[in-house]
Order: sequence, then C-alpha cells, then structure tokens
Amino acid sequence: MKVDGKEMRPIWLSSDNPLEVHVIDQRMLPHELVIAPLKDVDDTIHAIREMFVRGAPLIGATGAWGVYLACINAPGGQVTDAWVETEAKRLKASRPTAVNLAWAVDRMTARIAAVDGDGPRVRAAREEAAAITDEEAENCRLIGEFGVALIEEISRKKKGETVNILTHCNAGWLACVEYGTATAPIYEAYNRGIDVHVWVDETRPLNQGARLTAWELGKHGVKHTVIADNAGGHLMQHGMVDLVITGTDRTTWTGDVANKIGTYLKALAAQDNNIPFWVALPSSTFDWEMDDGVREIPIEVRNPDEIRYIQGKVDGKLVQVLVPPAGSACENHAFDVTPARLVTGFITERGLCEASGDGVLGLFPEKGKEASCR
Ligand SMILES: CSC[C@H]1O[C@H](OP(=O)(O)O)[C@H](O)[C@@H]1O
Repeated sequence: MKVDGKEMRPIWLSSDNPLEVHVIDQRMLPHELVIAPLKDVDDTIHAIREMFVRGAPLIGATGAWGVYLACINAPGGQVTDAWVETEAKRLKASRPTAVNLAWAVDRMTARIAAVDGDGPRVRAAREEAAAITDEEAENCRLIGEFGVALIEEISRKKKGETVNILTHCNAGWLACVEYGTATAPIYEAYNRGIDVHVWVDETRPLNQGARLTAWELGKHGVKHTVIADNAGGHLMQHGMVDLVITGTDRTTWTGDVANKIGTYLKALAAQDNNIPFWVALPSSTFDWEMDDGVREIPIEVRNPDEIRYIQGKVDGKLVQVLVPPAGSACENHAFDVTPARLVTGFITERGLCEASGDGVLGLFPEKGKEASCR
C-alpha cells in the first residue's frame, strides 16, 4: 500500500541481502516508521512475540519467512528434517491465538520435506514463503472486491450519503500484507468514490486502532474518527453506525470468531441495534478442526504492563507513561470470542457467507471432510 507515495508492505525479503527479512516495527507507529531486520528464528520469534509484526495473516507470513531463516541458518548448512521441525515448533509457540501462524509454518515444513538437498530446500523455503505472502495479499484484494458490495448497498439506500463503518483494532494492511481484511472493502469503496467514514476504536491496551488503523486510513485519505473503545454502543444507539466490519485471528468452521478483546461487546451492541456485523478473513484464518470457539480457542494473556503503561510521543520522543497506581494488579486478556449467532456473515476471498458450518463449507466444500471428521 502507498505510504507517502511509496509502495510498502509490512514484511519483505531484503533486496540488498537475501539473508535478511525486513519488517515495519509497528510498535513505533504512528510516530516513527522504523524498519527492523530479522536474521534468524530468534529474531522472528521476538518480532512476533513483541508485536513488531501482528495481525493473523502477517503473523503467518512472518512465521513462513522465519522457517526460511531457519533453513539459511541450519548448523553446518545441513537443512535436516529434525532441524526444520525443531525451529518450526519454536516459531509456532510464539503466539497462541492466530491460527495463521501454525497454518503457514506447517505449509512451509511440508514443502521443505518434499525436497531433497540443502540448497534445494533453501530455495523451496524462499519460494514458499514468498508464495504465502503474495497469496495473502491477493486474498485480501479479493476480500475487498467481494466486501465492497455491502458498502455499495448501504450507500444506495442512503442515496449517496456517508456510509459510517465501525471497526475494532487493526485489521488493515499492517495486519496482513496488502489491503487488509476489514479495511479491504473500505479501501475499495473509497477507491470507487463512495463516501465512507470509519469510526476507529482506539483498542486498548496497545491502541492498534488509534495508532495503526488511523495511520493507515489517513495515509490513504479515508475519513475516520478515533473513538474510545466504549463509545461504539452509544453511536449505534443514535444511528451513527451503518455497518461493523472486523478482522479475526482464528474463526472456527462453525462461525465462532476470536478477535481482539472487546469485539464481542461490539457484536452484542450491534445485534441490539440491528446493525450488520461482518467479519473479514482469508481462508487461512479458519480453524477447520475446532467447532466450539468459546470453549476451544486459546486466548493469549499478555504482559500486564501493556495495560499499566501507555505509549505516546513527548517532545519528539516515544515515552511510556504509568496509568494505574503502581500497586494495582492488571490482567491482559488479548482476545475474546464472538459466538456465530452474533455474526451476520463472513467476507472471504471466495465471497460472502453466513456465519455457520453450512455457510462456510458452502464456500469451501473441499474442507468438508476435514471439518466433519471430528
Ligand atoms: C487481520 S488479523 C487482525 C487482527 O489481529 C489483531 O490482533 P493483534 O494486533 O494482537 O495481532 C486483532 O485481533 C485484529 O483484528
């Protein structure tokens, strides 16, 4: 996506040094655009765990490039099955909720296992990581192509008046590779000249909305307003929200949606106000094995200091400021699960469907055996 006229992605293989993967360190946005080099699996795990990179599709792509880095750093240049499996296991353990990480790393290890020889394995790893990255970008472009119809329909009903869309956290290109998931239909609507405005939940504690979604939308020229996380219900009650679109980190094939903490509350408010609540995701974010998301999806509990301190810019420097009393306990559940009954439907790279097993398998029939064999 364009940043000040320059095409950018949040992750890429260095053009100067094919032994380095470069990422935008999203912890520094929106105030500083910092590029961080990843040289091995430890760098990759650190970048995922500390959220230099975040968002399910991007975490998957980063995990894929992490397996490539494992191959180029194999002891003695010997890319053995044992080495790849060990490093893959470490990568998959870096964050628990986004299913894309396991999906991408498993796809990488399968591709490598099918190849003999150290050199061919390194080449196969580089090809597959690039393929995963490019496929996720294309999937998000298609999500935009299919999802824009929802916005067009509302715009027609409103006779061209502004379509007000609420989104939670950052499910933009910074969470993916390009276009985003929740933002893809928004960018497509903007590009088609539809009058859209986005209510951007700040999304405590790390403020992915206030920091990242606002930055992205601003760079693209999309009208947006940052709001407190708890304001969405009030806006919905007063007819100020036409549509809610969020992303997801893991969605069961039966339609239960894990997403940033607070999404469930937005879905409850949307249902209470008869506002469509759509979730945008590529098929790599479906979990074809879990069928009860509330009970089965692992919810990451992160460092309570992410609640205790808030980051901002003072006199040109990034600083962390203590918010609650130093002695207060803090608890940092990073995700929640919205049951399928609260979800209007899914926007995927194959089109729209209802949030149900039948709806999802209707778009992905080839997954039927995998999903129903439980
Ligand atoms: C398109 S996935 C975006 C998804 O990931 C975010 O979580 P995190 O920033 O912790 O990686 C959030 O749940 C977004 O909706």
